[in-house]
Amino acid sequence: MRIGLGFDVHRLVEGRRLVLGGVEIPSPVGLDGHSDADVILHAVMDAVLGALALGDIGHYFPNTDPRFKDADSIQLAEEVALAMRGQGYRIGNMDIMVMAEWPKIAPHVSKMQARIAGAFQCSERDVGIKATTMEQLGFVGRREGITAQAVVLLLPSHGRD
Ligand SMILES: Nc1ccn([C@@H]2O[C@H](COP(=O)(O)O)[C@@H](O)[C@H]2O)c(=O)n1
Ligand SMILES: C[C@@]1(CO)OP(=O)(O)OP(=O)(O)OC[C@H]1O
Repeated sequence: MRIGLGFDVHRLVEGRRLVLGGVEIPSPVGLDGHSDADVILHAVMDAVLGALALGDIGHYFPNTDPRFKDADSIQLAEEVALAMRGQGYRIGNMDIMVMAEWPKIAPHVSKMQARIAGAFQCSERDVGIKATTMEQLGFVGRREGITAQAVVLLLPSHGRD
């Protein structure tokens, strides 16, 4: 088995869609980035790539490449999942922590689990998603951005461990 860690942060700005965990949340502000800036999926992808020592998402999907302008991170995650399977691994489970003063993540968790599980071809029960505010402290507390962390355990596709 192998373990990986991922982290991402994006700035909240006006005039962008808010996409988190593959779910679009109606909002007057969204996350800024070259892609759709989905911090949750970016953290998960980095965790999976990290577990396999394959580098990071910037290596696979450079933010200078026009192909990834406003990219749907679910599609990028499907590519990472393909690389993971190519290395002979599958998701054991993952645990995600979102730091956001707003919006409330809890009402969207089941839909996010379904989207992430679909991209990585695993069970929704193997996708843990939790959220906390930052108690109005720092840039997250001032609603200037959202961050996410992910830990992923990978298991060999064949065999017990
Ligand atoms: N963006 C968020 C933040 C928090 N939650 C849920 O609220 C609970 C309490 O949050 P505190 O920051 O006050 O500890 C937290 O445990 C989450 O269940 C959320 O859904 N979305
Ligand atoms: C996926 C990419 C593609 O440009 O998305 P960005 O929105 O630039 O997000 P970031 O987390 O800063 O870097 C990852 C990039 O590879």
